[in-house]
Amino acid sequence: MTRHAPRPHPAPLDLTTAHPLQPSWDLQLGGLGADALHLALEHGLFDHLQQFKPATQLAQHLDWHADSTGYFLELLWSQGLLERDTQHPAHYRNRPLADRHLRSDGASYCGDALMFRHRVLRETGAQLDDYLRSGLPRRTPTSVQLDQAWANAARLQIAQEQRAVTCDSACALLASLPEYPRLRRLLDLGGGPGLVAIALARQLPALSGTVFEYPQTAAVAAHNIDAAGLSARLHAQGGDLDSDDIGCGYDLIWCSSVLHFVRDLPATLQRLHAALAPGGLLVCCQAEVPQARAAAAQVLPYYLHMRLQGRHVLAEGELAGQLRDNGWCGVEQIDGVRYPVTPVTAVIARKAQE
Ligand SMILES: C[S@@+](CC[C@H](N)C(=O)[O-])C[C@H]1O[C@@H](n2cnc3c(N)ncnc32)[C@H](O)[C@@H]1O
Repeated sequence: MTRHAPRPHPAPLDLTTAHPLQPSWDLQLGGLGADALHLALEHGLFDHLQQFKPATQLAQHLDWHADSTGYFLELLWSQGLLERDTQHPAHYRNRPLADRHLRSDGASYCGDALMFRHRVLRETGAQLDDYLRSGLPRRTPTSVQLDQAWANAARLQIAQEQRAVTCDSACALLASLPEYPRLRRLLDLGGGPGLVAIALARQLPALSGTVFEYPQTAAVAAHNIDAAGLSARLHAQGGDLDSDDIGCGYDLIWCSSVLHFVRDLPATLQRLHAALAPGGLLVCCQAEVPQARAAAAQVLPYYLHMRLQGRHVLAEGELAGQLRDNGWCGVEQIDGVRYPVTPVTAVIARKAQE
């Protein structure tokens, strides 16, 4: 008869502490949540949930399977998009954020922008293997192709994001600067649909200025300026920022998520300096790659696509450093500014008074 030695007790385990693999599982679960949101938007689900409804009623509207609809609604509730009424069977309706941003006639609908971002992120994931094997894409689009794509974006997703997010952040940021009440001439460089220039002109009655964009995109901005009744103070100028004249004598150059795309960053910064009036202000809002891991995790997935395409995405503090080294004064930096998809860094720099 063999005798077994008594087994040692297992090391004590805190059963409620997450397993080290939990961050990997969370990444995978996030992907399914994104698919669910995309599908809900594609089918206009939030348009049907202004009032509490049971899954059976929604399933009838959308011609879906009733039980599956129940599980789907419960998932969206768990993700913070829907409210649940605990009667049996459960009834669901939009939470205020869904009513405002996800219902197609909501005040700040962002559904197309969210679906666009979803597609780009998924495509980037699908192409990652190719990028790793072959590096940068071999074909670069012509400026006409770029203009066409940006004009489409300006009509839809950029307009939705400017209305829902960017205009408020831009106005609040600029209003916090001492120069704000004295601003008279604005250049909204690469302003897309021009809604930031329009919002600023509404806040500052003495402000006039230019939205500079690729020609077809400038036409979208011109249409919006006209519709806002601001054609006497704002105009849209078509051109290529890399090669065409951007004007001069500006008190403020607002430059949001544009420097990623310029051919020669130092040369562009010099041209911006020359375009400002003495004492004029450059305000650049764009993502930089943070040093801290948690902040980087918010920025890097979104900008991976751009970096893989060879665009500039600067390191934290890099733009402010370049401006300080090249004759700009009063350079300030504000990190974590609220912006579409990921927070950005605002860099504020001044041209010296003569
Ligand atoms: C990411 S969008 C940003 C739009 C807007 N500033 C905002 O933050 O909502 C970049 C914009 O820069 C414009 N852009 C990029 N390169 C340009 C160039 N070389 N000339 C003119 N516009 C350009 C694009 O047309 C596009 O509208």
